[in-house]
Amino acid sequence: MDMEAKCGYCGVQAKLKCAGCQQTYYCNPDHQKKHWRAKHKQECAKPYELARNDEIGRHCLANKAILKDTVLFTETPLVIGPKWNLDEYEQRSTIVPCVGCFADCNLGLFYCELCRWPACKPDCPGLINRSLHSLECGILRFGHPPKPGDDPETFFDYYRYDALLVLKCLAMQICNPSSFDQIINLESHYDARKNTRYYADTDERIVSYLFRNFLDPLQSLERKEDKVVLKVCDRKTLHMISGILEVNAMVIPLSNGREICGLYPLGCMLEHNCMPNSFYTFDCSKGMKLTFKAGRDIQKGEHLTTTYTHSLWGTQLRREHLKTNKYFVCKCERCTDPTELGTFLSSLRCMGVESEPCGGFQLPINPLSDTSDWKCNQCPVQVTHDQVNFIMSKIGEEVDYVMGRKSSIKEFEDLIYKLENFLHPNHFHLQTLKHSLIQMYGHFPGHRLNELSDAVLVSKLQMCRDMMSIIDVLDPDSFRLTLYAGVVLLEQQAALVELSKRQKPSTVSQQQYDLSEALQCLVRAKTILQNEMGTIQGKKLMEQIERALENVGEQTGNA
Ligand SMILES: C[S@@+](CC[C@H](N)C(=O)[O-])C[C@H]1O[C@@H](n2cnc3c(N)ncnc32)[C@H](O)[C@@H]1O
Repeated sequence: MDMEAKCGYCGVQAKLKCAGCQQTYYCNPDHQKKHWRAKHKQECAKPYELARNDEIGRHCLANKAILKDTVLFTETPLVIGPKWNLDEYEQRSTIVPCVGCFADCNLGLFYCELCRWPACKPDCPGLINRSLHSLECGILRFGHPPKPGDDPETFFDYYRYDALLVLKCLAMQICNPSSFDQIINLESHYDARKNTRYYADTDERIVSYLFRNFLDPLQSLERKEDKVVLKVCDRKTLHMISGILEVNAMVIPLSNGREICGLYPLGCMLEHNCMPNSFYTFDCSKGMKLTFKAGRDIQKGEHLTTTYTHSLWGTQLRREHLKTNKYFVCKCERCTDPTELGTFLSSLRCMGVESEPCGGFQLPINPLSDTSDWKCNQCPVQVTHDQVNFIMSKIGEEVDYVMGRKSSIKEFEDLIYKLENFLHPNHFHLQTLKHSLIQMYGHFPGHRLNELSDAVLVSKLQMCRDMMSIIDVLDPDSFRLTLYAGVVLLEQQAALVELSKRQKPSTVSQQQYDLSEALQCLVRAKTILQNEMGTIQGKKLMEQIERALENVGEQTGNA
């Protein structure tokens, strides 16, 4: 997990950065010159440039045509640390990330001997790594950690992992002032955040906490000894850093299943689009190196785009998330289209006049307005946005409840049956439930594949095919919804294999369930999962796909 740069020419530790690409380091100017002549002249010719406009701020512009799968850039993070946005459950977990290496460890077992923050073992190498725990350890030593036997609440209150990354960013000014300057110059939306609930939460949970426990004692020592350790250390700066993390931090999935966050100076310059043209992966074995690639062919002059939100949320939910957490309104092609590119992912069934459904669907009149009323695509009925919001929040609660419990297949079937009266069959809430249901059919006790009725198997297959049709519209180049699609394709194949087994020999001549479709599903899943091989979920899914391929191969005689 060494994040220190190596000379692009000779491989030793290096600090001098190429001013062109900002990616390659050198140990001395002579090696930079030699590398330029030998190789870097070609590499350094970036296919994009940094631009700025009033609407988006800084962004990346393609300065030549870029082919699908081209590596746009790779970069190491300025800083990494535990997730800054923990939910209430995560804030009170006794399994916490080691401050040295982020491995899971138990609160109260081993500690960093200097600051007494939890570690996986007392001699974890990350504890003395300058880019990892050493960054903040000296400041954390000012705290007074709880002792064994203290009320468990005092542990949760003292070890606030969501404040750690903010502190790490602040501490960068001690060991790496130029990286600190880069961080502090990222967009924080400080003014827009100021009157939000997030600002109030941050003020209590992070800013006051850090001052109370660590920064006030540090500053009083600074005054006593007439010495300055942290030149910049005030509440506004901590709020700015919190805003910078909210707007720019990227979530890095580790191979142990845990998620951490990192700031990537170039990676965070890509603007948002709900139908982006680029995607990224992390290499956790190489200092959390980020690689951005073109997800499709990109024309000269196009902006390089990524997505800051969930692709399978409906337009209102995506736009709400972007407005609340990223402080802008999205006006992309998908957001502008009331049908969401013909998927009807957010559409409601029209209840018609006097509860006589007309068979049409309600769509927002102006999807770019938060207060737009909705109208039917078949009859004159309109509903207000308040009515839509009310229905959607009730449905959202029911879906969250059932998804949280994942208790029984019947519960899912009943809710889907009920919601199909109100929502378009493609509605994202139904897709969420169906994505879980296809994984329950065939896997839950009493519902193994060979135990499912023909009708249930046919319904599983249909759900998978429908889901793939939606995915093909929302991710036509298969680079974003890859894990999601991989699961659907695996389940589609499982249903096909079981149905084809049950097919009577007399019907073979007019085969309905053809193993070649099962094989196509697996081959496609294997291809689209290539970019997920850095994640534990991707690897596990690939193993299942390989096993299924062997099985289908044996049955078709292609083993
Ligand atoms: C991760 S930063 C991107 C870099 C930023 N533009 C800058 O100048 O530092 C995200 C911010 O960029 C802006 N942004 C990104 N995508 C946008 C879009 N599609 N429309 C408008 N603003 C966008 C918003 O201000 C958002 O909060």
